[in-house]
Amino acid sequence: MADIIVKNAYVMTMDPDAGDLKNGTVVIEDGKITEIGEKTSESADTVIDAKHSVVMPGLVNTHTHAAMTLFRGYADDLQLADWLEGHIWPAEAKLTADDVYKGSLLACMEMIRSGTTSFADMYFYMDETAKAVEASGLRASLCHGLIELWNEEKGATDLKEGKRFVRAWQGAADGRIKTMYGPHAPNTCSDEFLAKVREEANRDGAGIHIHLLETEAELLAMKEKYGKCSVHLLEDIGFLGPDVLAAHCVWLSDGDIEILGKRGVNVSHNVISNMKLASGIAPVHKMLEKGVNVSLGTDGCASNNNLDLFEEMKTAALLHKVNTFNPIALPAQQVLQMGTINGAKALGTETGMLKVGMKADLIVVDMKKPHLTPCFDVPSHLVYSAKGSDVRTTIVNGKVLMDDYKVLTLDEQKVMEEAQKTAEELVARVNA
Ligand SMILES: O=c1[nH]cnc2c1ncn2[C@@H]1O[C@H](CO)[C@@H](O)[C@H]1O
Ligand SMILES: [Zn+2]
Repeated sequence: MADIIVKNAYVMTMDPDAGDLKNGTVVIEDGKITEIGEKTSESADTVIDAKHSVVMPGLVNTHTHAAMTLFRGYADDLQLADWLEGHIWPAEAKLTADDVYKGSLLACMEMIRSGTTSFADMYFYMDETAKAVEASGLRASLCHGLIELWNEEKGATDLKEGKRFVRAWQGAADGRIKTMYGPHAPNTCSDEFLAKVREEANRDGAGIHIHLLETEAELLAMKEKYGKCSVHLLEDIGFLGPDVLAAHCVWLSDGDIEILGKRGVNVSHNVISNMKLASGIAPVHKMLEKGVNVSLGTDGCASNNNLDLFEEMKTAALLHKVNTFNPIALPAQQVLQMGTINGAKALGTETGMLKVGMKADLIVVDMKKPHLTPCFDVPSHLVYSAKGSDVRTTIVNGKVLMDDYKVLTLDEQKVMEEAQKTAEELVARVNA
């Protein structure tokens, strides 16, 4: 007997060999997809009737700072340097482990509700984020942020904590948690420190998550300090590879794109954060042309201000159309690939597609809504009309986390109340 059957659904597999099924069934057993077809002869404990709904792979958020939900709307409409150094970092200095737990739980709740089934996170007190991931049922690739700032002692302390975290949580929560190293950025960490991080990551077989060329200020600072940009510096110290996840990648030259493509680096495109902080427009179409694996991220809630990847998909599609004066740029199907397959590849998880043998991370999107009526083309609706709040069921690793709009793994009212209280107390400490 199977564990879960999702029936009567429009099945959008994202599998290029299989295509979509207009009225299909997905069978799940032991955390994996065991059957996809028109009908099944199996029976299961849980049968989900997905009439008027689409079942698709869960979305993958490849760059966020989950606990920054606590700073949602806290410091808006500012320059990045002022935002980070004048507001966010002083506030983060007052963060406690418990704050990070409460903020991470809120983020997990929001992600389950909006159809995100896995995410990559870089922050502090990461044991707490890992505990929230464990409790929520989501999948995540987590790292402790290493901000050396040319201070040898801070670098050593951060790296030690990063290593402890990598080793403590690798493969935890039934394999749902992976760990990475998280050097913050090439303009906040020295070249020697970055080389050291690369060595440690090799030793532990862990990947690396980094911010890369988010702003023009980073590009100029790197040119002045090293006489070359961040990508060339990382290339010269042997840092780049298919286990690197680089967030933003806005200020890339054509040569940089060649290097990222050649090294198999995974890019997280954070279109809304880049627009809100006016960082610039990442050359996404050029990266895709050169075969770079471009996925989608929200960044933290202080620069977005939510974790809804449906918004991210729509905004990415629209921005790159107007930026290239080409309405054919980034069509719906390609944006969906970025949000699913490419994200799964970036995190190295066996997800991102509905295919027999893959891990069962999938969502059911309710299409019986005024803003989704009529429906001629499902991928187009998912990108241009649907919202995270249209997701009615979320399944990760073969476990139902939300069933017909009810989150089963966390107490929603309690999570919101505690996050609200925690955020208010934190801001009071910052202003004291
Ligand atoms: O867009 C961004 N650019 C640079 N840093 C960021 C951004 N968003 C969050 N952080 C910062 O990265 C650190 C994570 O360890 C945190 O200090 C967080 O505030
Ligand atoms: Zn970030």
